[in-house]
Amino acid sequence: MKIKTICCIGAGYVGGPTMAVIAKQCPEIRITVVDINEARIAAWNSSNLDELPIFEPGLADIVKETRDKNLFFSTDIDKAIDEAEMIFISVNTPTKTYGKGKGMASDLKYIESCARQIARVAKQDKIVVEKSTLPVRTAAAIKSILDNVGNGVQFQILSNPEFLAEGTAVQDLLNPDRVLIGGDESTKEGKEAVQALVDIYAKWVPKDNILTTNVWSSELSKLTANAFLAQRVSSINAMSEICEKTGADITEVSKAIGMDSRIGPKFLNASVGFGGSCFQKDILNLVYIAKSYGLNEVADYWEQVIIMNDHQKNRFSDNIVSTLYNTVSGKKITFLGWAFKKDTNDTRESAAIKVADNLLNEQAQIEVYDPKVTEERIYTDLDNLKTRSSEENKNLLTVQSDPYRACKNSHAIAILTEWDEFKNYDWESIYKNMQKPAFIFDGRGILDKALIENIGFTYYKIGSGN
Ligand SMILES: NC(=O)c1ccc[n+]([C@@H]2O[C@H](COP(=O)([O-])OP(=O)(O)OC[C@H]3O[C@@H](n4cnc5c(N)ncnc54)[C@H](O)[C@@H]3O)[C@@H](O)[C@H]2O)c1
Ligand SMILES: O=c1ccn([C@@H]2O[C@H](COP(=O)(O)OP(=O)(O)O[C@H]3O[C@H](CO)[C@@H](O)[C@H](O)[C@H]3O)[C@@H](O)[C@H]2O)c(=O)[nH]1
Repeated sequence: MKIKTICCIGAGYVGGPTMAVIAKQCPEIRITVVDINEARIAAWNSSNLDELPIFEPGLADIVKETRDKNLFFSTDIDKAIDEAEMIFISVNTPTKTYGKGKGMASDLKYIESCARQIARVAKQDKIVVEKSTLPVRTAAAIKSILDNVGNGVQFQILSNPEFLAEGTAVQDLLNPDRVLIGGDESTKEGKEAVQALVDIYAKWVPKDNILTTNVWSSELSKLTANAFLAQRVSSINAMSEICEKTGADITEVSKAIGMDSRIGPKFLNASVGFGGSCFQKDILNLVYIAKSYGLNEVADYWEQVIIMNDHQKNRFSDNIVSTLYNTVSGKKITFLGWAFKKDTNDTRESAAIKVADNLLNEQAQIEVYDPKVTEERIYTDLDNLKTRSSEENKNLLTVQSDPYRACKNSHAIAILTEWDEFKNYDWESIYKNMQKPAFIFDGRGILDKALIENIGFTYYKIGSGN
């Protein structure tokens, strides 16, 4: 079976870039990405490529090449479902904020609503692909809805989790370490569906890197991968605190352990804490799944990754307060960076949000500069915490579009995101314009300690005991 039409429900961080890359690599497939969010679809269709809803290096060029040729963005969901042979579900699966499993389980209401819509609209057999990250065994629920609500057409359900990281989405999609496809290979139709998706990826991904498994293994592998990655960050962050107490340096420790080929050098950067829309949500989901099977030791083991991450954010802000003579009330503190990592405008679960909230509780005056995050986004992130009124947040925190102005007259600079441009600032001039003593709290360990201390700064680097 050669797929000629695809519909992707959900034009977000995953749906948009993933479909753009498939459209680029498979010009013979017509792809429609749909969303209920009209503003988002309008932004994807904007003639000004700077206005795409998602910033990812290399993405605008691919959208320019494919849009309105074989890649379309639309709000007409029924039409796109009706026309497609294969439908990717790429909607959000946030942590539940209500009811049973509140604060832990994934909220599957968007997934269920997609399944019901597909069942209602579909008049021909379809392959439905789970692209969203889902609790293991969700495919069974989707199948039950499709089979019971549908018009008697046949549905094959595949799991095809996405492993792209933000900031490198296009590169990750063009050169994935592996593509994972879970399907029911016990039936002829199941086998054909798996093969149809394999054939799409095989256009640019080497066959050996396309892995097929049963559906449950595929669903669980996605949660497992994120749990292992986040655990690495929490592990190195736990060691960063020991380094600070003992005079060791986490950069040296990371290098030393990373040269062991069994450990490997990647994902060993100590930080102010991991953020992003996935790690916390997916581990909480894993913890919830483990608890629901009565596996309490397993649940506690993974929950510790989150506990450590919360601790890392809190101890960063605590250290700022105690270093600034136990009070930051009325003091200007500059935040360089708000995004959860460099090269993205995404701020979901960014450590900066928690660190800012803690410091605002101490009545600090914060000025933020981030090269890609909008002022509106920053205030929304703070307001969503509901710690204080929106008016108070606006009084206590200012967003600057110029980093030098953000640093002027400041008592301390906190580096929250590892944007490359921060390394090349004129730190001498920044120092001259700051209150003295001038402090830098480097939550990403990106500045050159000797150079910065030579200028006169008091420099704290996460994980450095010297
Ligand atoms: N962000 C990442 O880097 C990343 C990477 C891998 C996997 N994932 C997973 O992929 C999924 C999507 O994540 P995202 O970051 O793209 O989310 P997102 O919030 O950026 O996008 C989801 C989109 O789905 C739309 N939507 C929700 N319900 C809908 C419906 N019924 N019909 C049509 N549109 C609907 C929303 O309006 C939104 O635009 C999640 O499960 C996430 O865990 C995310
Ligand atoms: O050594 C490291 C590596 C990462 N981080 C932080 O960890 C967070 C997550 O970073 P990263 O994993 O690079 O970005 P995400 O876009 O969140 O990607 C993760 O989450 C996605 C959503 O599930 C998966 O698809 C990806 O494979 C997985 O890497 C960020 O705050 C990083 O700053 C560190 O602090 N130290």
